[in-house]
Amino acid sequence: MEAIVLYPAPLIGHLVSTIELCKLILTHNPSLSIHILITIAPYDTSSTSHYISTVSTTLPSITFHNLPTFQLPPTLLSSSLNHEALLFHLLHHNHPHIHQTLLSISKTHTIQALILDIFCSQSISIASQLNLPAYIFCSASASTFASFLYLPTLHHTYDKCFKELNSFLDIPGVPPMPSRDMPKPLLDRNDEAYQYFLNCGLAGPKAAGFIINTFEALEPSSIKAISGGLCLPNSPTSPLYCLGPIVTTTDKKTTSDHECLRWLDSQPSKSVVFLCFGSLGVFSKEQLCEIAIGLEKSAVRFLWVVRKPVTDQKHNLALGLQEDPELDSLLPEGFLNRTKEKGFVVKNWVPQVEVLKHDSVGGFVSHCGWNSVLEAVCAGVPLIAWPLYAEQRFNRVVLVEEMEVALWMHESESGFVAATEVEERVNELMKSGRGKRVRNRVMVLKFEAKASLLEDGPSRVALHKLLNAWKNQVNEDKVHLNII
Ligand SMILES: O=c1ccn([C@@H]2O[C@H](COP(=O)(O)OP(=O)(O)O[C@H]3O[C@H](CO)[C@@H](O)[C@H](O)[C@H]3O)[C@@H](O)[C@H]2O)c(=O)[nH]1
Repeated sequence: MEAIVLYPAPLIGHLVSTIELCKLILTHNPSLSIHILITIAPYDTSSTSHYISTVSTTLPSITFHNLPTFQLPPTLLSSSLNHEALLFHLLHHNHPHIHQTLLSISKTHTIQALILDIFCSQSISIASQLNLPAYIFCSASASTFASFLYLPTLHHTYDKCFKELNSFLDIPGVPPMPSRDMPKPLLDRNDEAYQYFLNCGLAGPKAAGFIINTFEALEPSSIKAISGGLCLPNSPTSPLYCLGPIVTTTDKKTTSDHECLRWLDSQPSKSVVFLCFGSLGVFSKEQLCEIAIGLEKSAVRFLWVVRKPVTDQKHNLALGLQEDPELDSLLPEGFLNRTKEKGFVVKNWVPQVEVLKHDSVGGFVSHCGWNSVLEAVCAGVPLIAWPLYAEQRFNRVVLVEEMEVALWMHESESGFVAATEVEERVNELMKSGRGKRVRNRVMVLKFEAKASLLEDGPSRVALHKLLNAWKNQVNEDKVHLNII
């Protein structure tokens, strides 16, 4: 039996995109056996494990292989390593287990391809040892992927950390990028995560192909730059398959009759601004109060997802999300009562895709995670870009300057956003001519997104090319594992 093996990073955003990619593949080739290698991260399992168990019961053609758990030594956990560096340590530890698992799957299946998450692309060496074609899957934007492939070139061009450079970087297919807005782990070349990312970037030329969750009309410049080889100036480039927008269809934690949807039913068309900050976004109490004041002053209707603040940034993924926030003590006194006619505050989590598709939602204040961006574009909802972590500042530049689907939320040097800024930006999006232009642009892209997914649309054509490439590989080259 023919199989595809996928190796996602242990982050809910990446896992969800991987599963959606699997569903897409299975819809077009149901006879394929899909295997997913799961890293059990010691810092967060509940959100991912719940999601995985839901998927296992609904999609029996997907087999999950749990890689052995690696307990990070206490010295690493208590050190100043950031989350990305910790993640790379875990992934590094997985190497021998991936090798073993691939060998074991190959006893009963012909593996057509190994699909590596961008964070996991260092494992491409295992694929080479086993003579397996490996593809790199980017669940982020094509612009991010362009910068990832181009990182080794940037590294040689500049001799300073991006956070100290204070200039614009010239990355093929990407608008001039302020060096401080590069993805967070890349800002400091002394950071352990930087070196890991550099190694991941060096894996690019060894890939059999690149798979990105985007579509041509959304990111024409970066797609052209990648497929034209501009991001890998010294090596031949591999085929690029833009299969998006791949947007989640299974909600991770909530049901579709969530109370916020019933509240939205009673609001006027396009009147509500929705505030939600991905799977990991959290704010301090001070920042939550500032948002509350700004929303109240704007007098715009709102649906706001609030999480409990955490003090330890490194562990926010694990700890913050599980506990409900105490809204009365967190938000300004009387806020909930004063705004009860116009606003709805939800603790922790909402079914975001359904919220965005609701007719009453007219704007989205987002952290600019790529899944959220695609979901907003597919629903035709314009954004206010308020990046928090990962590559989200980079996304903001692209969203505002290239795609023109978002307004820029301005923050202080320390990242604090004042109530007046919240008030002005929300009003600008929901009521001004500039807001209208952004709304019109996102509506154009909504239709382009739909068109990409038609049977003869560019994303479906790319998918068929990819499935054929896998089939032909097996038929013509008779791919065999090198058992060593
Ligand atoms: O209350 C919530 C909050 C989030 N979501 C969903 O959770 C996902 C969040 O994904 P995303 O917007 O991409 O944010 P992150 O979870 O933060 O994703 C990580 O992965 C992305 C893809 O690589 C990157 O773009 C981000 O910067 C990175 O933080 C989306 O599908 C949302 O619909 C909900 O359904 N309800």
